[in-house]
Amino acid sequence: MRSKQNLVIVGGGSTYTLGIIMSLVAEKANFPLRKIVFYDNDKQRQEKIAKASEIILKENYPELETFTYTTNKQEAFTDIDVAFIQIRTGGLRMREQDEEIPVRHGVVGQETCGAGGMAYGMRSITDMVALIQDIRSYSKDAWILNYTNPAAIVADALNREFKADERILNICDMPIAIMHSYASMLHKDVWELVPEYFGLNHFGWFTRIYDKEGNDLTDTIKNKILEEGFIPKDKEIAHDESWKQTFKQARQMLIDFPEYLPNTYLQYYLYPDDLAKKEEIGNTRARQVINGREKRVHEQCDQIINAKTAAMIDIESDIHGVYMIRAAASLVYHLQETYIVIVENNGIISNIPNDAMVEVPASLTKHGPKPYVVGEIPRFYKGLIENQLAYEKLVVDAFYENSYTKALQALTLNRTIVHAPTAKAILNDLIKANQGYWPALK
Ligand SMILES: NC(=O)c1ccc[n+]([C@@H]2O[C@H](COP(=O)([O-])OP(=O)(O)OC[C@H]3O[C@@H](n4cnc5c(N)ncnc54)[C@H](O)[C@@H]3O)[C@@H](O)[C@H]2O)c1
Ligand SMILES: O=P(O)(O)OC[C@H]1O[C@H](O[C@H]2[C@H](O)[C@@H](O)[C@@H](O)O[C@@H]2CO)[C@H](O)[C@@H](O)[C@@H]1O
Ligand SMILES: [Mn+2]
Repeated sequence: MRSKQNLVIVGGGSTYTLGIIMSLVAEKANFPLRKIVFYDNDKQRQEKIAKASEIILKENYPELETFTYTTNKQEAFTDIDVAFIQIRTGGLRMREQDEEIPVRHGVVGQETCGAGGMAYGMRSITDMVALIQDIRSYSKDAWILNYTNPAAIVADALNREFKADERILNICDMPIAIMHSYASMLHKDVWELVPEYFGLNHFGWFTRIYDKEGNDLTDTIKNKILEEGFIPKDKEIAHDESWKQTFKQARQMLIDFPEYLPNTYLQYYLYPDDLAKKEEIGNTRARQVINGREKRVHEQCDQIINAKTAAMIDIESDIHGVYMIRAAASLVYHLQETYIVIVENNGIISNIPNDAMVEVPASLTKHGPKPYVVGEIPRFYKGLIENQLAYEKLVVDAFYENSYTKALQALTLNRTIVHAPTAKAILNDLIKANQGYWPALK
C-alpha cells in the first residue's frame, strides 16, 4: 500500500491544471493523495480553475481529505510532500510579445526557442528562485518538479542557485508526447517503449527506441514516419493545426538527417528562415492559445461551476499530467522507473561540458534521478548542442550580471538569429517590452 502524499500545484490557474486534476484522478492508485492545494499569485485566475477542480474532485476523488486554494505561500507550502511548478511570469500577454517582436525583425518568434525563449527565461528566473526558496522554508524535504518554461534556462538558473538540493527536478513533456505518437504508429502503449535519448531541453534526439523485451523498434519507426508522415496523437494536440505542422516537419528532419529521431523543437533551429516566413503577427502561437486552449478551459470551468457537476464535461487525463505524476511517484516510492529528465551533465555526455543541463533518460529513485551514461556524441550533435548551450549559459549570465553585452552575445549565437544587428534590434525591443520583469541590463 503506497503512503498518501500532500501535493501543491504552483500556478493553480494554469490552462494545464484541469488536465492534471483528471490525471491525478486516473493515477490515484499509483500516486494516492491526502491533500491537494493550489497556489497562484493571481487570485481570480486561480479561483475559476479551483472551483471547477473542487467539483471534479468531490465527484471523482472521495478519498482525498483536503482540497484548498490560496494566494498565501505559507498556507500553500506548509506540510507538502510534492510540488508541481507551472507558472508563466507575465502571462500569455507577455508570451504574445515574445513571439511578435522577433517576427517583426524577420526571425522565428517562439515561446522557448530563440529570442522569445530568452525573453521568457529572463522573466521566469526571479519568480522561480523566490518560489523554491519559499517552498523550502516551509517544506524542506518536498520533491519539487518544475516544468515552467523555458525549462533549459530555468534549469540552469536553479542549478546555480540550489546545486546541493537533490530534490529539485526539471522535466518536459515533449519527449513523451513524441513517444506517444511512435507508440500509436506501432499500435502499442506509450509505456511499453524504452527510449535512448540525449540533448538539451527542446533540443534533443532519440537514438534508439526499444520495447520492454529489448527489441529495437527504431528502424520500424523511422520507416513508418518516412512512409506515412508523423502526426501528433495526444488528444490535447491531435487536432491543433500548428502542432500538426510541427509534427509533419519531423519527417523532413528525418529525410535530411536520418541518423536519429529528432525532437520536434529542432525545426526552429534547422529551418529557421522557413519557419520565420510562415509566422504572422496577430496570429502568434500565444494568440492561438488565448483563443483556443485558454478559452476552452475557462468555458469548461464555467459550465462545471454553473451546473455544480462535471458529469457532462469531456475532460480526460492527458499524457502531460500522467508523465509528471508517474515521475513524482517514481521518486517518492523509489520505483526506479526510467523517465527523460533534465539533469546536470557531469560526464553523462562525455564530450560536452560538465555543467550543461542535459535532457537524458534517468532512473528516478528516492535518492533523486540516476541518469544513464550516454558517452560520446557525434560531431554534428556536439556542434549544435555546444552552440545552443553557449546561448543558454549566456542568457543566465546576462540575467545575473545585468549584462547587455552577454544578452547580445546570446542572441547573436542563437541559430534562429545569427545576424548581430538583428540581434541588437530585437534585444532593444525586448528590453522595452520587459520593463519591470527583467533586471536592468547595462
Ligand atoms: N516543460 C514542459 O514540457 C511544459 C509543458 C506544458 C506547460 N509548460 C509550462 O507550464 C506553465 C503554464 O503554462 P500555461 O500555458 O498554462 O500558462 P498560464 O498563464 O495559463 O498559467 C500559469 C499560471 O501561473 C500563474 N503565475 C504566474 N506567475 C506566478 C508566480 N510567481 N507565482 C504563482 N503563480 C504564478 C499565473 O497567474 C497563471 O495562473 C508555462 O511555464 C508553460 O511553459 C511546460
Ligand atoms: O504552444 P502550446 O502552449 O500549445 O504548447 C507549448 C508546450 O508544448 C509542449 O508541450 C505539449 C505537450 O508536448 C503535449 O503532450 C500536449 O500536452 O500539449 C503540450 C502543448 O500544448 C512543450 O513540451 C512545452 O514545453 C510547451 O510549453
Ligand atoms: Mn517542454
